[in-house]
Amino acid sequence: MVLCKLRATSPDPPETVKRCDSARFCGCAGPPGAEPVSSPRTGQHSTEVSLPSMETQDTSAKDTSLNDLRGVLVLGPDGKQVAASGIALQPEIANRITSGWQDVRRRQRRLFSVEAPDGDPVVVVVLPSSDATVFVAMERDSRDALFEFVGAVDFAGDILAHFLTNPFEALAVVDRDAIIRYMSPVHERFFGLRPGAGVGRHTTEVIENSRLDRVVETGKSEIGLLHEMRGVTRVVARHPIRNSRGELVAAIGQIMFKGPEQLQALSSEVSKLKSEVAFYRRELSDLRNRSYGLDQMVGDSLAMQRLKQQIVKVAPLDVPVLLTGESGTGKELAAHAIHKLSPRRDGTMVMVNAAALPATLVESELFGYEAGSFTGAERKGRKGKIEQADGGSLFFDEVGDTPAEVQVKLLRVLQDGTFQRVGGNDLRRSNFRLISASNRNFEAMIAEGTFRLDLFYRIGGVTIRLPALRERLEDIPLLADLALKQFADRHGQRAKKLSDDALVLLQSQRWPGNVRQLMHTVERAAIFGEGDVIEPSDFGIIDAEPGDTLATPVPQATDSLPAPLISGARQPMLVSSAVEQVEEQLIRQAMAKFNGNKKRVAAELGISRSYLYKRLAQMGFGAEAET
Ligand SMILES: Nc1ncnc2c1ncn2[C@@H]1O[C@H](COP(=O)(O)OP(=O)(O)OP(=O)(O)O)[C@@H](O)[C@H]1O
Repeated sequence: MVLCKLRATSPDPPETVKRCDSARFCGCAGPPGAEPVSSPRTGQHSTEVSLPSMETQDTSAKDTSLNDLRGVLVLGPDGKQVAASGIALQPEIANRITSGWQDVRRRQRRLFSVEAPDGDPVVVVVLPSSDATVFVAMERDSRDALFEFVGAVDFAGDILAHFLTNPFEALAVVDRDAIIRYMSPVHERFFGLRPGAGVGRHTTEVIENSRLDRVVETGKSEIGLLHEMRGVTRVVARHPIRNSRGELVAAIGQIMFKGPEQLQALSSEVSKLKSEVAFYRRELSDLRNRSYGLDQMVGDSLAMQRLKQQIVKVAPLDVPVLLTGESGTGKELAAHAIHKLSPRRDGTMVMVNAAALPATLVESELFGYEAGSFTGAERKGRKGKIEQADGGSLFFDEVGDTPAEVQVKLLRVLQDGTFQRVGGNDLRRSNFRLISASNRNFEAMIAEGTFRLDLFYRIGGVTIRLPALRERLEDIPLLADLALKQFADRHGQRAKKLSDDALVLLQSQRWPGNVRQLMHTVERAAIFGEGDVIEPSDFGIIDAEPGDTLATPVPQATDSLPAPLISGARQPMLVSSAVEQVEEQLIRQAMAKFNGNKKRVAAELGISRSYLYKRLAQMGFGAEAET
């Protein structure tokens, strides 16, 4: 870019607009022999202006085309046009610039746009001085952000001025030769320079440790680098600037942050926010787990503690789990906990109950079916549970009730993950984790040939047995409280309490239906009991016929425990002593069975060892060494 100097001394009437014919004329309309002028920013020589170079209209074809797009208009102090070049020679454009200026000068604007006769915007830069006002006009030749910006934003000049003078983002501009063309005032002050004193000098002479010369050479941005200047460190960004033809024409350097400390503060703020996000993520995941995680499994007896430990260990491993245990012991609850504590927790847990389905439907329910494979089938076919569980877990309840022909297919999908829909030939895949449950005796079924041994091995990668409620009677208070609370929540009532006698009564039962039966029994008492505290009589024991007890014991082949003495009792006041007797009887039997090994006795009876010691002392057993 060549700087051209012009002086407008004798304003002529508009009709005698002069053309510049200087050999190196910039395209301005000043008369030949114009005197040098200074920058309007410094304002030191009021009559001087610096203009972008433009050639006269009668030079090369290239220059002519430039003059079709640019021009200069000079107005005298009286507002009359005294000189023009390029597009400003067109009276219509010159008039529009003149009247546009009347409007924007009130608002002290230096930049505005007018419309050319062809409809394109013409951006006008105003260079005022005391005895002339010079307008540099540029018509856009293509879609250009600057033209769009100036055309659309009538305070564009203010925004550009802000960028150029913003004290927080000191700016330096160099040209292709790394010569400084602009420095923002704050930058000049920082280097102790008079306004404009750095302009025209090589960047490395003016700006300590400058790398703008490198950027203009390499064309590569440098962002967020530290820059030492005059004993302080700043974080800076340097960018190469290209023209519309992609040629490197300049580079700008800008302060991003006052110093690394500011960046450091920002980065610690980001780290703080990141750790907060991580915290809330964990909380969310805990909340999700809680909705079906271990917290739902009430009980802190030894047996429950052991069960929870097993679940926590097994859950993260992608192995099939078989949950065994009597009905109502919480197998489904345990399956949910395993899923929620596994890496598949964000996938779904699909449930299927082989015993609840007619044998004819088990296969299609599990594997799905293709369109029109049987009467009543959905037209488009349907995904089976195995397909639905892809990416998640499949809870296969009552797996022991799986029909023989389905067992073969189940075995295959467990072996290689492939299966076919009913009525289809395509081999499909599903990646699921199997959690199955059953209260059946697999040993017997395998011996009878009703359950495949190979399938048993596949489903039972890990087998977890859920303890019967009678093995953990000390959990009954917590479970009963839970039942009362759930009942109260469901019905919007205040939760009732159980009296001590009522608790003792509950703990004396055998609960063949386990937790489910206990929960129902407690709920029933909450419904029929009159007061806020549930008493033994609220369970209906007194009026019950013999055999119609609170929790009828179920004879079991492996279970040699005697039926509780209070079964069918008609004397509620004797309950507590009856419980004591039963307890002593059980403890004696277990002590005999395990040769006095208290650890095993406590485990067998589902009571803590400290409680066992206490009871043994009351029963007159000597303080024997712990076995
Ligand atoms: N440890 C426990 N804490 C709280 N509620 C429990 C617990 N164990 C079981 N329950 C409750 O008892 C009822 C039966 O539990 P679940 O259905 O999980 O048992 P299950 O062993 O799968 O029974 P089934 O073999 O009959 O299907 C449910 O209402 C369940 O919420």
